[in-house]
Amino acid sequence: MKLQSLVTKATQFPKATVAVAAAEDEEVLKAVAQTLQAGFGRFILYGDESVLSRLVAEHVQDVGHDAIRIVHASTNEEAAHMAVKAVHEKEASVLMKGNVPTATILKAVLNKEYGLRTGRVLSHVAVFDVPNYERPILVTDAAMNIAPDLQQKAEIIMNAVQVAKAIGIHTPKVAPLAAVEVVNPAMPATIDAAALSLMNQRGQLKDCIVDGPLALDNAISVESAQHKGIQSSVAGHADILVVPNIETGNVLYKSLVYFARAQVGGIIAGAKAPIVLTSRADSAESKLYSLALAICATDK
Ligand SMILES: CCCC(=O)SCCNC(=O)CCNC(=O)[C@H](O)C(C)(C)COP(=O)(O)OP(=O)(O)OC[C@H]1O[C@@H](n2cnc3c(N)ncnc32)[C@H](O)[C@@H]1OP(=O)(O)O
Repeated sequence: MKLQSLVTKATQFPKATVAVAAAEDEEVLKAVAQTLQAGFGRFILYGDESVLSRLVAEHVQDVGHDAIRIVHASTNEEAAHMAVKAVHEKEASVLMKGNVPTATILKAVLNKEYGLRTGRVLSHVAVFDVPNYERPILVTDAAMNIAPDLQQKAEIIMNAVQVAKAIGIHTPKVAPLAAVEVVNPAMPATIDAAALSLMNQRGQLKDCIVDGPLALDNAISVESAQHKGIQSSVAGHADILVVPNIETGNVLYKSLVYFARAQVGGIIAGAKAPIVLTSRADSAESKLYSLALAICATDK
């Protein structure tokens, strides 16, 4: 499913209320305007009231009276906490990161009193439309878990499988990435990848096919996999790329956006409610796609 088609799909759900933490940002407000136009959301914007009023007047036209509410917050931290609390108290059903550092909003999300924890691992899932590549590619985790251990990687895979299923990929092929496609005890990512594959074979990771370690080229290119003689149902056909750590994921994410001009939508999965989480520098389109993904990903 292409990201643009998620926008159409999102309009088939009841309208969601989105709490945006630190919404004072042009790209965020453009995405708000596009979402209102598409007709699948209404917004509570947290941040500096006077700045927000001006930006809303500039970027959002013909708004219905219940479409946008502005709530003043003096700092990024306050905006993050208020937006998370609004979701916790069910005033909103989706949380969105605005112009605030990722760690600030995630710390609020993990707050024990009013955060959005579920007891599961929370993780970031990004869906990419890469020009000249025939299908969407999911990358996890480029934004939340810094150096996941084996159990965390297993839960990261389960979150990504849920998202894949929600966008129509029913038994996703999962490639735990490493630098090589053989197990090398000096490279811990290869050992985790092999263990995740065995966990899948033994039924510990369901509804997907996991096989690794794979390097990026042989995960996504049939020619590369054939050239190296790799016998694997995932090689060349991966739907989900599981990166070994946040640095690899973040570099892959930004390489796809900046070098390959890919479109992206990204959310945190595994929380009480979906959380739209893109890079602050990402375009309004990618924020719109992330909002649509958040709405569609709640369709279990
Ligand atoms: C992709 C585009 C966007 C970007 O470019 S994002 C840029 C890069 N990303 C970041 O900077 C964020 C990276 N992550 C972090 O900074 C931190 O891991 C994060 C999420 C802020 C949490 O840090 P801290 O607050 O220091 O948390 P901590 O490790 O001390 O743990 C505190 C409690 O929270 C829990 N926790 C942490 N991560 C979790 C997770 N993924 N899922 C579920 N629970 C989680 C942790 O178990 C701990 O719980 P408890 O207090 O022991 O009950």
